[in-house]
Amino acid sequence: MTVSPAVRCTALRHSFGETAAVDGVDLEIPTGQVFGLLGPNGAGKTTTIRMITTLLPVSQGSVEVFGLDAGRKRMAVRRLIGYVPQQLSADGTLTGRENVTLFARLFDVPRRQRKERVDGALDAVGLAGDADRQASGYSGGMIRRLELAQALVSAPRLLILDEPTIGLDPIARGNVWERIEQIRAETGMTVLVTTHYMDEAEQYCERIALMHRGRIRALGTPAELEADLGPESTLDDVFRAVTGDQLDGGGIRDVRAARRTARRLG
Ligand SMILES: Nc1ncnc2c1ncn2[C@@H]1O[C@H](COP(=O)(O)OP(=O)(O)OP(=O)(O)O)[C@@H](O)[C@H]1O
Repeated sequence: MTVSPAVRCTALRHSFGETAAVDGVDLEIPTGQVFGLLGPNGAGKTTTIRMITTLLPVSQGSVEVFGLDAGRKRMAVRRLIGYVPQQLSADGTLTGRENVTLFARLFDVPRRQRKERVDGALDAVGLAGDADRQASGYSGGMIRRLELAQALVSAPRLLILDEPTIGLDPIARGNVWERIEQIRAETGMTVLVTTHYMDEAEQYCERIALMHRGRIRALGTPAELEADLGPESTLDDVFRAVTGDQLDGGGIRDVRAARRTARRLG
């Protein structure tokens, strides 16, 4: 019997009016991998992810999650997925524990298991000691880890993170990734992550896909992609070659993300 991959996209397309946001994506993510989806702003990463999470209907092509058709079995697929969107989803007026408990209830974690699962998720992201503080007093990195705990409380088999480290300082970024790696090692969870940071992709993703204008332009391990371009090439060089030098370093988005955090929690 063949084992289904965590994600399989076949000839996937989605247009917004005239804009072909996703323009024929074929992608397979084996179970248990940390997979990075990279690309400049507007490449189609979020639209792809929203179809995988079933938040956007699959109109053309297909998406399978652990062998389940995301177009037809939306609820079953949702039960397998934990999703941390770009937009912040933690409520600053609640404590960390209350935020995670809310998600446990939303995801129908059985009442008898709730406390244990909430404690486990908070512990996994290193927030057990701060769990009873109001989230408005958390740093940006702690908020991101809280959102990770919210996504983990339903014990998903596939964790999808849309730019989990944007707007964070290097130490907080490292902390988030350490937690992701640890959780993956302990649970065997598959992790699909988008990021603008090449250094993070290189260090933490086993395989990456570079997306540009709705299509996947390069796919492989960071080392394979670098070797394909030539000796001494970096992932930055690969990105530039693929996108025609559209690397923006995330500067403007960093500011936007930081402002969003401030607005929501302040
Ligand atoms: N709801 C929408 N309505 C209209 N156009 C949209 C919508 N969402 C995305 N688009 C367009 O689709 C294209 C792909 O956007 P998408 O958000 O998927 O890219 P992305 O790679 O996630 O970019 P970013 O890194 O900025 O999040 C862009 O041209 C964008 O303007």
